[in-house]
Amino acid sequence: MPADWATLKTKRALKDPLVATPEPSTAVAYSHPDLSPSLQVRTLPGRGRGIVAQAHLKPGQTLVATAPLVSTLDNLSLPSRCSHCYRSPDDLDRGSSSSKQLLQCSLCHVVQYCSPACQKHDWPVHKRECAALRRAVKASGKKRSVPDTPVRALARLLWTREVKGEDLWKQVESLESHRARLSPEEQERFFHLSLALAQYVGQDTLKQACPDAGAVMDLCSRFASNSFSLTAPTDLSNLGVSISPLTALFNHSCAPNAVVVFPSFPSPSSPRHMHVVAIRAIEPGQEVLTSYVDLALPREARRRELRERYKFGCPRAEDGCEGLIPLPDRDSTVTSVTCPACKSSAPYKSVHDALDAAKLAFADAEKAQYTEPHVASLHLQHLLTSLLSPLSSTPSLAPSAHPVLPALQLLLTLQLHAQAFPAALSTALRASDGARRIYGEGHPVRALLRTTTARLRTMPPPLDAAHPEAEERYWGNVAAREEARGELVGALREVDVAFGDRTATGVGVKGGEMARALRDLVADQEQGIVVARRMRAAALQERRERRAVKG
Ligand SMILES: C[S@@+](CC[C@H](N)C(=O)[O-])C[C@H]1O[C@@H](n2cnc3c(N)ncnc32)[C@H](O)[C@@H]1O
Repeated sequence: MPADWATLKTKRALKDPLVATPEPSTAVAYSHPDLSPSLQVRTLPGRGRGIVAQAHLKPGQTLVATAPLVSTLDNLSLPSRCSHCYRSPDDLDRGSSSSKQLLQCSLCHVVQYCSPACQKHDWPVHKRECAALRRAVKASGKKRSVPDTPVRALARLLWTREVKGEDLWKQVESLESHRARLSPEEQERFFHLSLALAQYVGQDTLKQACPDAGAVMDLCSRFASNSFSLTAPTDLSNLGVSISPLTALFNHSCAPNAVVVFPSFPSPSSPRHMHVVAIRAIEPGQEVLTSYVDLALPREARRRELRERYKFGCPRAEDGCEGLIPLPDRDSTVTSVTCPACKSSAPYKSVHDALDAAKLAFADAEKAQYTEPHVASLHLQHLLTSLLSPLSSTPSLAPSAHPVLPALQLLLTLQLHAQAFPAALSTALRASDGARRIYGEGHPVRALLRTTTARLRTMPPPLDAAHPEAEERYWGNVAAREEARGELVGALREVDVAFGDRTATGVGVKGGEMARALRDLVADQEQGIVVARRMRAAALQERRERRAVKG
């Protein structure tokens, strides 16, 4: 059965893809306290403004550290995280001896805080949000009636304008709007969004920022093509949405040389938790590019998202979009596809059919993950068996193929939640293999999977009362301890690149929260090595003494 099919990425993905600015560009007068002199805002032919390097930038260098204008937890995270620093009770417990709890706002009963300091800092905006949430509950008659995430995010932006003033709004209005190019579906979607927004914040607040319907459409369009996913620094899980006009100046590439990350949780004293980090060397004059889309998606899906949401065509579509094995479009007359890596061919239809079936199975698993995680795991295991097994009737896919990689990632999350660590290790190894083929070294997704694999590898075997010696053997094994330490140090190297050399305050730990946890684990392993050596020396001594007694 042929291997490495279809939408897989090849090693070509790792070749340097950087586009030197193709045509002359012009510097734009732009000032922002968080824009360093090593970066310049320029207008670039065919892409509006963008950011160009003015100095040699190194992988792992933090290029921007800024506080988003607004961040909002999504509806799923709202009940379980602090609305100011986004920590969960588990994040608060880490490194503390007592168990911490979130405190609910006693007025709206929707928003939670981890401390009076976080609550106090959020109050100027939450005061308005709190009243709106209470109005929403009253109007709907339901105890919990929380508007959708985009409505709440835009509302917070409008209230932040009221609190911080017109200068902030100028930054928002400088963002690119694609109002004139919206599809009828988008127009309808944004129309409903603006109605919900007006109802939530009140006509007066909306009108002060957006005097007419066109301005409201602009706001919705700017939000759609300039907002970012807010992610957890500990595991990159999606927490909500952030808006930063500065970070929105970076243009897109499917082979990015920089990434947008949140290496640490913000705090009232260090709010600059959104960072742009170089993951490759960037030379003066080269554009700094981040990726707007999930790089693990097939080319077709990425092109669609760029076209529909960001309103531009992928200039690399013709050559297979850097590193993808080109799968012909569905209306193509091609009858078979050939893998450029292994040169084997398969009927084109069977490849597409296999992918379609897998996508449906993956969507089912995604739906079931919160309500029936066990069922979701079973769906995923079945899907992976059918797509990865060389004995199955469908073409075998590489672990980097879509939806194999996201299926592996979701299965890994479920197995970690269920504390099924040995199974999680085998899934993590396969997912790491897939991620390595897609993401360049130092990409956060790859760094996270490597970290997870290293952490799982260092876990002791499950306690087994019938074989207590297994645990002792584990702790006394110097070579295994040293190997585990090596794994952790390797992961730490990638994490240090992915999350940058600066913390939110501009000083301190490289690589953010994830690196801090890894450094603790490395220190544990080092202690473990000392103990293991002592155990080995003691065992040798005991053996010698026994031999001497016998002799
Ligand atoms: C987040 S903004 C980036 C900054 C934007 N160029 C500006 O002038 O404000 C996203 C928009 O920039 C443009 N853009 C970003 N990357 C591009 C690319 N690779 N090619 C063409 N246009 C791009 C698209 O119009 C997209 O909707």
